[in-house]
Amino acid sequence: MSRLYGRLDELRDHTQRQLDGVLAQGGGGTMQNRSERDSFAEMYSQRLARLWAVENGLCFGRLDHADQTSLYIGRIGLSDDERRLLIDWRAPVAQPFYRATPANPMGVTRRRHLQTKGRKVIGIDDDLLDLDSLAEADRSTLNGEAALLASIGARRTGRMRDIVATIQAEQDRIIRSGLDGVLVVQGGPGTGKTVVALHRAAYLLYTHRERLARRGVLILGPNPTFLRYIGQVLPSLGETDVLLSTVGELYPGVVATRREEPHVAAVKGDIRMAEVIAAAVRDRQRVPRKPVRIDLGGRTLTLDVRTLEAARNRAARSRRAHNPARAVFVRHLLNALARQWAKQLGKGLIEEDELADLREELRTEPAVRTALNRLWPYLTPQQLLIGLYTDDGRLAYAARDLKPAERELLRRDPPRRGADYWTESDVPLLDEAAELLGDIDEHVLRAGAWMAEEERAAGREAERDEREHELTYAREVLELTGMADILDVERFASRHRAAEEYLTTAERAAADRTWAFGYVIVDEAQELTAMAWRAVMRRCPTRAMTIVGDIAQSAALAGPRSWSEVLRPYVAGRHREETLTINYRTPAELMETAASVLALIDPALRAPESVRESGERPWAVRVASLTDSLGEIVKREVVEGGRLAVLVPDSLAGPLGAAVTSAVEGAVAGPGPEALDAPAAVLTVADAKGLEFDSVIVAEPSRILTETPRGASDLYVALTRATQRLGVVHTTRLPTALAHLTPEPGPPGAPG
Ligand SMILES: Nc1ncnc2c1ncn2[C@@H]1O[C@H](COP(=O)(O)OP(=O)(O)OP(=O)(O)O)[C@@H](O)[C@H]1O
Repeated sequence: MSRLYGRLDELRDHTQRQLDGVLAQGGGGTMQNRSERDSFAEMYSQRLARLWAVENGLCFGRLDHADQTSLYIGRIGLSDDERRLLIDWRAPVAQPFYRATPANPMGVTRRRHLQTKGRKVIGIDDDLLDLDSLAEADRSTLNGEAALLASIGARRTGRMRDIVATIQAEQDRIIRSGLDGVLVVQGGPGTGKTVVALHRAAYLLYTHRERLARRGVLILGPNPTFLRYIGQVLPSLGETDVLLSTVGELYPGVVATRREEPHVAAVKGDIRMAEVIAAAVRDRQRVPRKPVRIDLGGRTLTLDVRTLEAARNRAARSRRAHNPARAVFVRHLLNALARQWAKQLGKGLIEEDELADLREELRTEPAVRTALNRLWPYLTPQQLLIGLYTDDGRLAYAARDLKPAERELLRRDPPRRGADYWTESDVPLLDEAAELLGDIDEHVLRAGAWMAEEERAAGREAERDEREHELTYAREVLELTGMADILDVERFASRHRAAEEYLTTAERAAADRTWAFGYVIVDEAQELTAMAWRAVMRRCPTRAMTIVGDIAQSAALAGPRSWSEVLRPYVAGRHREETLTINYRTPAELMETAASVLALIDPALRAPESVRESGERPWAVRVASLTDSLGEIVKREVVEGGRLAVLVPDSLAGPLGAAVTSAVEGAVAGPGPEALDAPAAVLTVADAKGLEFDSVIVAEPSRILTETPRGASDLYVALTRATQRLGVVHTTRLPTALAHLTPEPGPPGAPG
C-alpha cells in the first residue's frame, strides 16, 4: 500500500510542478502561445484533480492467479519504471475481479477485497475460487459477499458513493457493454441501476476517451436534488467532465422552476404537441385574405393576396426554418414593392441596381418594416409559446386536434415580471419550437427591438443564476479534489467562462442547445414524456445511449407500458435490454411489503430479490391527527440515528412539513440541497425519486395511493426508499396491501 501511495504522491508532485511551470509563464505572448498554455494548464489541472480524487480507496483488490502472479486493482492505473503497480478497475485485465466465479475462475485462484481507512488496510476479505486447491477448512470462508454486505449495510451519508470495490457480475456485464447502440437497463428499485449507469459512464470514458472527450457525455436525472445526490460518484472515479442535467435544464437560458399540474404536464408531454407546435409556427406564416396597404406619407403601396401567397410559398419551399426563411419572404415582397413604386414614379423598365436602391430605401422605411414584421415576425421559442398559451385564437388554430378540455389546460396568462413562468414540461416544447424557428440573425438580436423587455430581464436573471451555479460548482470541485487551497473559487469559475477555449466539453455542451453528445445516459427514464424523448434524442444523433429505469415506478399519467413502445420511433426494434434482479438497498422485510403494492400495479410483476435481511419488520401506527402526532413520531425515529425521510402525499406536504420542522431540530421540508444533509427531510414521493435513506416514514399511504392516477407506483416508490427501517403513520384505514403491517403502540391520543 505504501508503495502505491508513494507513487501517487510522486505523480502529484510532478504534475503540480508542470502546472506551476505553465502558470509561471504568465499571460504574455501571441494568441497561439496563450492558447497552448491554457490547454496545458487545463490538462495538468484536470490530471491533478484526478490524482487527488483517488486518494480514498486507491487500491481495493488483489487477484492471485494460478501461475503465481498477482495484480492489484484500484481506481486508477499506476506504474513505475519497472512494472505495473496498480491496474485501473476498468482495464480488461481487471475484469476477473468482478466476474470470476468458482465455476468459471478465469485463471484466478483468489480474489482479495481490501478495506482501507486513509492509507491503511483495515480489513481483508477473500474469495477462494480454485475449489481444488482449497483445504476443507478454507471452503467455509467462501463469503464473497462480506465486502458487499458491509458496504450496503453502512449508514448513508446523503450522497451516493461509488461501488468499484463491490460491483457484482450482472452489473459488471452492463457496465462493460459496448458503446454503440441503445442499451436499456430495466430493474426494480434498489437494483443499482443508477450506480451502474454512473460506473458505465466512467468505464466508457476510460475505454473510448478520444471519442467521448470531444463530444462529451450527458447524464439526465429526474430532479436537481437527485443530481446532487449522485454528483460525487463520477468525480470520485476521477471523471469530472460529464454534464449532469434534468430535462428542465436542457434548454440554455431557461430556468424551469414553476411546478406543473400533472394533467397539464400530461398534455404538454403528449406526442400530439409536436404537431401543435408545428401548427403554431405555420400560424405565424399565414397571410391575410385581404390586400395589405402600406402608407408611405402621401404615397400608398399595396401587397395583394397573390403576391403575399407567392412570397409565403417561396419561403416555405426554401425549406429553411421560420426565422432564416423570413429573408426569402421579405426579399420577394420588397421586390414587389420596389417594382410597384418604380411604376408609380413613372419609370418603365428599370435596371437591377436601380431596383436594388429602391428596395433598400423601402427596407428602412418604418411603415414597411412594421408591415413585414406583422406578416412574418421574427420569433423566439419563448415568444411562440407565450403567444400560443395566451391567445385563444392561436390555440384554437394550432391545437385543433386536441380536445377542448385539453386546450383549456394549455391556456395561461402572460408572464408577470418577477414571477416564474416556465415549467419542466415547457422545455421540450421550447426545444421543439427552437428547431422549427431556427436562429435569428445576430444583428437583429443586437438591435433587440423585437424582444420584449420582460424577456430581456428574464435573460439577465438567468445569467445571474448561472453565475451562482458556476461558483457553487467550482467550490464543490475544488473541495472534492482537495485543490481548494491551490486555486481560488472565483478564479476557477471565471477561468471556465472567460473564453470558449477555457471551457470544458461539458460546459460548452451545456451552453449549446444544438450540441450532439458522444454518449447519453437517461436515468429514471420511465418518467420522460414523449415530447421529452424527442428533445433527448436530438442531443444524441448517433443513438449511443444507456437508458435505465423501471416501468413499474412511472408516475407519469401516460407512463410507458414497455421500453419498446418508448423507443420505437427512434430505434425501432434495435435496442438491447438487460435486467437487474437483485435489490441491494431494501431489506427483505421491507420488500415483502412493497411487493404487495407492486401487485396492485400489475400482478404479473415480480419485485427484485433483496440481498439481505435487516431483522426489523416495518411498522404502522394509527393516529387521530397527523399534524399533532407526526412530529413526535419523527423525533423518536431520529433518535435511532441515520438519515430519515418522511414521505407525504402532495396535498399534505405543506402542513406536514411545518409539523415536522417545528418539532424536530434540523429537519427540513421540501427538496433542495439541504434535504440530503438534514437528519430528517419531509418530501413528496416525486422529490424522493431515486434517493435513499436509512429510515423512511410514509404518511397517509391511502392518500398517496388515491391522490394521483398512478398512485400505486408512487406508493411503491415510497416504500422502497429505505435501507434499514420503514414505518407508516396513518389516520384512515390502511390500504389492504399494507394491512399486514405490525401495529406499534401509538402516541397518547391514538385511536389504536
Ligand atoms: N454492487 C454494489 N455494491 C455496493 N452497493 C451497491 C451495489 N449495487 C448497488 N448498490 C447500492 O444499492 C443502492 C441502490 O442503488 P441505485 O440507487 O443505483 O438503485 P436503482 O436501481 O437506481 O434504484 P431506484 O430505481 O429505486 O432508484 C445504492 O446505495 C447503491 O450504492
